[in-house]
Amino acid sequence: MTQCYYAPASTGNVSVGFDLLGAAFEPVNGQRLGDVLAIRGECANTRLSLSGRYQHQLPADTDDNLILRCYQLFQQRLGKALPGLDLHLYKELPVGSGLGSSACSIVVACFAFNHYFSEPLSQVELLQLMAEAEGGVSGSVHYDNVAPSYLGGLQLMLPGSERLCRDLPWFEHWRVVLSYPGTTLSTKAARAAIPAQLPLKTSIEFAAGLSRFVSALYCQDEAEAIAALKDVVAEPARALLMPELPVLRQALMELGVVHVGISGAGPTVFALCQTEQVAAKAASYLASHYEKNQDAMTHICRLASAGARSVKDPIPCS
Ligand SMILES: Nc1ncnc2c1ncn2[C@@H]1O[C@H](COP(=O)(O)OP(=O)(O)O)[C@@H](O)[C@H]1O
Ligand SMILES: N[C@@H](CCOP(=O)(O)O)C(=O)O
Repeated sequence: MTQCYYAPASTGNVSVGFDLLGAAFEPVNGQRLGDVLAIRGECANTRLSLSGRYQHQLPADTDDNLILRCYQLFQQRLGKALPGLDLHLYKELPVGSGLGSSACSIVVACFAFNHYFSEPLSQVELLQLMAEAEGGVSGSVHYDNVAPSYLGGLQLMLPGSERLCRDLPWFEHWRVVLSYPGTTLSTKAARAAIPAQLPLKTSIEFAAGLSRFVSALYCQDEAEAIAALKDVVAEPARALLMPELPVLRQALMELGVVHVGISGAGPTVFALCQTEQVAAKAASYLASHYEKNQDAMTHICRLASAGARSVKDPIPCS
């Protein structure tokens, strides 16, 4: 019997937490925004078929698909060969978009294999495997997409801790408009733009911004949390890759948006709104001023409290 699994889109960094903060999001209209993997049964040799809105952005050769890479890694981690699987990926997240597309496929695959084979890996072991697979794509291990896509919510990474990450509070009424223009930006290339070293002043500003944001979330001090949202690491370094951002920001703030940032490595932008009304205006503005082609999409989202999971319906809405 076919078993289907889903993992949601994610926004890495959330402006103040380069590589350390990430959030899973879902459209408020009930659509899915993420990949679905179906395990259709067992067969002699593992095979993968593809469909979905962004299937055309994937490597032509399915041997290069991360889903199959994850199955190899999963078997290596268990130290034994597993049966061949008949797999189908519904690719609903655009690649190189800043929405954690590679992480989403990695998460849904690792979660599915672990569930299908009766959970041989613990949550922490599975998260480590996901981060290792993501590091193979982006050039360095970072958890800020895989952790929220796997676990849901807003996740703070805890390097050096056995926990790996922790769920943070959020503001229930916050809406985030995610707008993808339809063009791609390679995460690896965008990471190469970040300086290897930061001046002490910037390091202190970064630590201060992240601490201020996290403490404001715990205190539920909304004004303080919004005031803390300033990207001093990725956005200055990636300004040339996102030349439209200043103009978009000015127009969106005039509409009542309280913060505009880069989702992951871009080019998706995220606009933080305190009301549905402002979110609707921001979405309409971005759809007409930032979308560039038929691959583009704009969604009004809320935090997705659930991460990767089994689903009954294999056909995602997008
Ligand atoms: N299932 C998959 N989902 C997304 N990317 C994949 C998948 N399989 C292989 N890839 C490759 O992984 C790379 C992902 O690029 P990247 O810039 O990291 O995307 P993103 O930032 O959206 O995660 C691309 O070269 C893409 O072709
Ligand atoms: N912290 C990473 C996040 C990359 O996210 P993606 O969705 O663009 O892959 C970074 O900023 O490089």
